[in-house]
Amino acid sequence: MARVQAALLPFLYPCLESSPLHVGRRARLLYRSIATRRYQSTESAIPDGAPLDHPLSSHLNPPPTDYGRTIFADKATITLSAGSGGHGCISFLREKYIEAGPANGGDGGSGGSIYIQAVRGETSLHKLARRSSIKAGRGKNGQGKDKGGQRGEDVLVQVPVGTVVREISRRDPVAEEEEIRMLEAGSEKGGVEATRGTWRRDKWMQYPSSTPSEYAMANFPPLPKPRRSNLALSQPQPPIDLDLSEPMEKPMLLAAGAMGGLGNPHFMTATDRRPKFATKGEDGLSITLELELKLLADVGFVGMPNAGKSTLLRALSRSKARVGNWAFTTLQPNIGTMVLDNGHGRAQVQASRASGEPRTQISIADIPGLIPDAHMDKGLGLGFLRHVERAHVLAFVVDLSVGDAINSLNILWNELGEFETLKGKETNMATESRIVDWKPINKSRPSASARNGAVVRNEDNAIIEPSGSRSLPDLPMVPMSSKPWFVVATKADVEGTQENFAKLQAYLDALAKGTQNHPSKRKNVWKGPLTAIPVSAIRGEGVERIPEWTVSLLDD
Ligand SMILES: Nc1nc2c(ncn2[C@@H]2O[C@H](COP(=O)(O)OP(=O)(O)OP(=O)(O)O)[C@@H](O)[C@H]2O)c(=O)[nH]1
Ligand SMILES: [Mg+2]
Repeated sequence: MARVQAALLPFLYPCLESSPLHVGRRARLLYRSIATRRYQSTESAIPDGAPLDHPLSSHLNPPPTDYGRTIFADKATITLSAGSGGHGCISFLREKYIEAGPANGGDGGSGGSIYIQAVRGETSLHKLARRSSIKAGRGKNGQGKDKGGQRGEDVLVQVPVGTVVREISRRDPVAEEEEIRMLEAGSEKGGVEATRGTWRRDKWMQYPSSTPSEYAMANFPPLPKPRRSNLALSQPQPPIDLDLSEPMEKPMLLAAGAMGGLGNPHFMTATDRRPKFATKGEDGLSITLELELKLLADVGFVGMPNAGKSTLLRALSRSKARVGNWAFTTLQPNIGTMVLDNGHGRAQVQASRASGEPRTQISIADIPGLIPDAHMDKGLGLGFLRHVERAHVLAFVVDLSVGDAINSLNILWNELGEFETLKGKETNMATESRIVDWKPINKSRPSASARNGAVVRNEDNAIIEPSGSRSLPDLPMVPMSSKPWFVVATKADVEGTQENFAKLQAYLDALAKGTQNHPSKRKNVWKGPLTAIPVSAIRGEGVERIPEWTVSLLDD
């Protein structure tokens, strides 16, 4: 019977043969070869009439135990701490015939900085999710003979493209110190002067052999102002809110390392050539960030549980997504990649991305199924929709073998509508809470113009060009209803699905003509050509139309 079904497929669904699809010439050429090679090779390998569980068809009809488990996390909360500065050194020149040499302690090295970079290739935040904090290296202490301490090691945090970074809290010891000083300056006259002569364990280094009485007697100079490294000017303006939707060529600075302490030569005076103190390094800035990954796939599958999404993903790519004949087989998003090659492993450069880059592959996101009332947290809820929220094209995967396909499509659109509504509410709430809560504590931060890329002259007259502080443009968020979409009608090999498919196609035609209300019940819906592509994913039949159609929609 399977043989009969397989043979009947083009006849059952004539649109497979005489294509009413308005696929661009480019797209048609592009996929012709791969479609024939990749899918028909599987097909021809399976003898006609073979049962679906034939060993050769196991890639598309695998047992539930045959799947590649990918570790996936789409959220992480992490505290990033820039390195603290090394301490200044207290040392004195020792040379033959020089009895009591002058101070020659080196400054402490500055701490390591923390950078972030969005890269292609990373697909999950699990590496960050299992760490609660990341610290950059501490600067080394200064040494004798005026040797400065080594810089601390920088840390580069690589995240997948599509990560949204939001700041939860930050602790900036330099800003805190500056604030204390300003308060003191406000409350007491000469507040800064009041710090003269005071010993602060957290700020001053004492000569190791100093006795407690020497501590008490020592005439400490005013504590030097807390210092920030020049790099700090390139830090993004707090609160950090980044949308890393493009791969970044260069890493972006998040937290600059703290400055090292001053060696004892800084405190030499005309009367005291041998000061027995140096300062400690500053503590590093630490920022707690919430990272959220919104997969940036080209196509997002939306469908009910058990519709055949994962099987379809397997048919289109080399994905080893789990397939099982029960609802919620997929519990985490799967990403598959369709390689657009010419059949000989060479890239067929016929499609291009918006950036002009040639498109050599199409990424697909397969997410857990949606059930009616998923927005009321039924099933696995709507949370996973954020992974298809940014897909350029939505593919509604509808099972022809169970119930009315039009009804299934309407349920899916309804849930998408609810997701949009919830998201709108969330955005409003987040904006409100930001407006009320955020109070910059660091009044002596560089001005906004300085941070926005202007050339800045700091106290030491060094010219700093903050190259890393590029402001990232917000990703234009297209509402789901305005995205190009199409329907993949799966399980077309099952008997009696023909009528269901015909009704679905008629419904889509009516939608395209405007004689039917759009299932999203929204205005500004996408007005492109609508189609349903009948496929039998389990047999790899009809699936070659999907990349063709997708490329034409992506090129739109
Ligand atoms: N006859 C037939 N069965 C199919 C086809 N595609 C998938 N199936 C079967 O349908 C069942 C569900 O397939 P899955 O790919 O796991 O479905 P899913 O949509 O990913 O399900 P969830 O992950 O639970 O949402 C499996 O038993 C598949 O073998 C098809 O084209 N024809
Ligand atoms: Mg699945």
